[in-house]
Amino acid sequence: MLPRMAFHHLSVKPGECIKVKGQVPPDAKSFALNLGQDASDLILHFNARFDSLGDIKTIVCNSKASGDWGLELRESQFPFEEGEETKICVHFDADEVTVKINGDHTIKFPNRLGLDSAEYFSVEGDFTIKSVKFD
Ligand SMILES: C=CCO[C@@H]1O[C@H](CO)[C@@H](O[C@@H]2O[C@H](CO)[C@H](O)[C@H](OCc3cn(-c4n[nH]c(N)n4)nn3)[C@H]2O)[C@H](O)[C@H]1NC(C)=O
Repeated sequence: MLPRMAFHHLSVKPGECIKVKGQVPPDAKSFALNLGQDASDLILHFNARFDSLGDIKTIVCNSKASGDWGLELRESQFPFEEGEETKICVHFDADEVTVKINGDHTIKFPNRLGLDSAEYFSVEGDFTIKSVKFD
């Protein structure tokens, strides 16, 4: 599936924030954020599943190395609501990737690839992007 939006040739450094603001459609089934070197080498695939692949209101995180998925981690919290606006801030360091949602939910995921710079960021699926800021 083509991403809604994909940035290539970025140079996002540890500590810098990617701030995505958008709207979850009322009939959302699933959306995903991807951060890494390119689409096949991701330090974070963040997949919010409202009702997808047998998961209901579950965040599935994973990494991808040379096109191969790593071990999934499923989060207990699900701070998204269909039809609601949401702000997601992604930043990383050598050890982990941090996703902050609406300023009050934090999800961490290990930086398995040990990337110290990210060139690729994409948004897929049921998410209406209002703005993306790199700062
Ligand atoms: C139980 C049977 C085998 O396990 C299943 O195996 C599936 C295939 O690998 C797993 O789904 C993949 O999980 C990956 C993360 O580990 C990715 O989420 C992969 O989808 C990539 C993707 C998502 N999207 C996307 N998100 N939203 C939309 N519209 N598109 N586009 N590409 C999903 O197809 C799925 O998460 C996994 N389920 C479990 C419970 O382990």
